[in-house]
Amino acid sequence: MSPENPKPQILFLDAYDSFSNNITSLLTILLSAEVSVLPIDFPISDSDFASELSRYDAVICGPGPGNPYNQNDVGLINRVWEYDIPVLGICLGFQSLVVRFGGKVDRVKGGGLHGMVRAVEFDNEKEDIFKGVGKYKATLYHSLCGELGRDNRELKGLAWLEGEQKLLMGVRHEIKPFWGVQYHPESVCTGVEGNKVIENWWEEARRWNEERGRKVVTGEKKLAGAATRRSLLSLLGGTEEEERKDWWEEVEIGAVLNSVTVPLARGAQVPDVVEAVETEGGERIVLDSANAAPATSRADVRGRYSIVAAGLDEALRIEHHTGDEYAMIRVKSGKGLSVNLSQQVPVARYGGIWGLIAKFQEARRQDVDDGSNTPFVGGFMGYITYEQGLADIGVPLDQPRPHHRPDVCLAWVTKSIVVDHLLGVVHVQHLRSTGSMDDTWMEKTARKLISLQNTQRRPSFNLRKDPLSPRSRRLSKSTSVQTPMTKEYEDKVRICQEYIAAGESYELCLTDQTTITCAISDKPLANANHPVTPTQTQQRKKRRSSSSASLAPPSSWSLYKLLRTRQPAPFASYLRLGEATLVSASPERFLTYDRSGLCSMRPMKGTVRKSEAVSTLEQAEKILHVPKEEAENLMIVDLVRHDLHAICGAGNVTVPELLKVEEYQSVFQMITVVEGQLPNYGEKRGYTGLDVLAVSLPPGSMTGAPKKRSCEILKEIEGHKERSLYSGVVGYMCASGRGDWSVTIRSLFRWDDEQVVVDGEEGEEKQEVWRIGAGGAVTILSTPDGEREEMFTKLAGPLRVFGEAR
Ligand SMILES: C=C(O[C@@H]1C=C(C(=O)O)C=C[C@H]1O)C(=O)O
Ligand SMILES: NC(=O)CC[C@H](N)C(=O)O
Repeated sequence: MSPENPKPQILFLDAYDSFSNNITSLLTILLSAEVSVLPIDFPISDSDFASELSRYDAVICGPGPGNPYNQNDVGLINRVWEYDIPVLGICLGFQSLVVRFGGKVDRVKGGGLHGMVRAVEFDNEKEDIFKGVGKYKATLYHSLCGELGRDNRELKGLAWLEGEQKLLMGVRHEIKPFWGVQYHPESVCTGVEGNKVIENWWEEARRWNEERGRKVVTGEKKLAGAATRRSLLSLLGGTEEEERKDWWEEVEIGAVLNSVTVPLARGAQVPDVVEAVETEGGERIVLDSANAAPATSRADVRGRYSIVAAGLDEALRIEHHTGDEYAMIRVKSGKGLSVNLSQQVPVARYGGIWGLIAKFQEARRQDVDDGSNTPFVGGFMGYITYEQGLADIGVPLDQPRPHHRPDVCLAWVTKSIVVDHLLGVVHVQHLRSTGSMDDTWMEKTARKLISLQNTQRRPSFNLRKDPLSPRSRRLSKSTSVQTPMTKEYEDKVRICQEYIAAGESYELCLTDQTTITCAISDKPLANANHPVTPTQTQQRKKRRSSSSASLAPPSSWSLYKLLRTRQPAPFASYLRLGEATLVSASPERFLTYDRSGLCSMRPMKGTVRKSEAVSTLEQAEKILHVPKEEAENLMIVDLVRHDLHAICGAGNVTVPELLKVEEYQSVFQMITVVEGQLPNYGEKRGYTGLDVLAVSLPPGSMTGAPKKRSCEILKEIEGHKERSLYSGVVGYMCASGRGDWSVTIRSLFRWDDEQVVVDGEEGEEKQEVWRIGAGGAVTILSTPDGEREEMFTKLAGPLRVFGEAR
């Protein structure tokens, strides 16, 4: 510390862990420190590293995947021990310290203690970092552990794990200013007494510097960066008033909200509303709180609103294929005429695809009163794939990719219908730009919705009238289903556990895909971006097929209607957008943000199938409140806190609900709510919910922790198959700043360009390909058959519905 720099200056060496931002937040708050971050693979010479270190009072070396003997895993951490500067190593950092000064690091018995919360034992009378600290439990995230060896004269053990396995939990160097802890002080489940250890360490570090007259060099630019990201908008060059050059930059600028509210017809469900106003066969986005009706489910989460996009054929669309240097901006039609405008826009101009989207949205921002009863007045609706998320965290995709589909597809929706299930009303809304000629849509739509009231209500899904009648079941002979192989899946679980035992990952969300090929259900879209040509055509052996032209298979919309009644879910959705069709019964919210900048994430981890033996919440709680399941959830909670901290910054993330069990139609799930407040929300060029979305994909509950290394490992184990829409997100970002995104799970999807050719009775026949992804988190305590069963449980819902439909 120096007079010019009253705040402690701390350097954090980041080993690409998914908990790093939680540590920097803890240090910033607890020590009122200024924390700067340098990744462990930052290329830097010894002399530059020495100069960089001179700018700090102390260093913290972070946790991370891998092991301390592998130089690539520890990088700069292994080099810091050569300098005279106070250091605290955490987990991997601790292990590096042990190895550097004569100790050994080996695997712990049983393969790892990830997410376990255990009591730490120490002598709190002796002078050192544990002095005066009361008893506490700490979260562990390690598979490896340090041992000092009998004649180690350099390091001294300070703390151990209570119980049989007396694993080393804390050390210090006898002479040098180096300390280390094996546990994770920043975890939400580490007791607050643990904070005293950090404060004591800082006191020791400060004293060491003072005694030696070591002063921080000030006034020179640090190579390390800030702990939080800058906002997407602040990274954009140019001014707001900058001349708009391209046609698309003018689209829907200065629009004004018009809306009319009508009562929701009694007994009408979201599909009835959709069918009353839109004709089938076109593009469609329906974000459906499918369990809103009290009778459908006892799940705790019940969405209040459902949002339907209208007039999609005229909506501007931003599409981006991950790996391309450009985004496609398209408008298919306008004022009732086909225009087919499209333009390739280089994303580098905006710092990437998220910058482009942020800028587009900011120019169309609507100020809506926070007390407003509509979550969405217009704005982006669409999907983002898992692969876009991979690219965002620096996991390269295999090239060449087997297709050229959009990984980000967002439509700027200006006509929308919002169902408020709580108040029993429907808002018909039009965000009308000045040039718009269409002033009758709202009235016409409202009239249709009112007349819905007068029509005889029938259940939203009627097996007799819908094309899913028993007659059409004959089609099932031409449908083929390929589920994952039982043994192969179990082997993959074992491989995951081998990676975990080696310290490479703490938890891996293993998944696989089921493919279904069947007769083509949806008519091709008029004005499709790409003609429907089978790109993945395969010839199959001639086999009997009973398909008949007169028996049309059920459309994806019919399939959706059946799924939403069989598996009512708070985040259900139906999308037919461009080449993608998605039929989803997702129970999992990824991220929502409101008009005051409050962001909330809801990771779900821990699943138990409903059965006769487990039919009540109390029974499920007994099964899920066990160390294995809680650890699974906790790891993702700490990961999600890290993702939120990256934008919300130190001290702005809380966990209002931890490890809560909820009931759904066929499963019980354990969830946690993590919240973050965007700092200085509403400031010009400040943060928006999009910043959080962009930094936290792919959803941590679908990857495991640490995210990056886990995704790399999963890519190998899952055989380099793209997960595509599955494990991605679907949702909206309102022009008013609000947004809500669900994790795409418990769903079926298909792409128009994926077709196979089979030999039917009447010659060659094209078939479409549906995919269902399913999986679960593998930890060291998982059993291969338990994981296999969990995957099949999750697969069963959508698959059964498909079976019923065909
Ligand atoms: C992987 C899936 O689900 C994810 C994994 C869960 C788990 O491991 O318990 C729970 C919810 C999802 O985050 C899936 O549904 O396919
Ligand atoms: N959290 C960590 O730093 C883990 C360190 C090491 N990879 C282990 O598993 O033991």
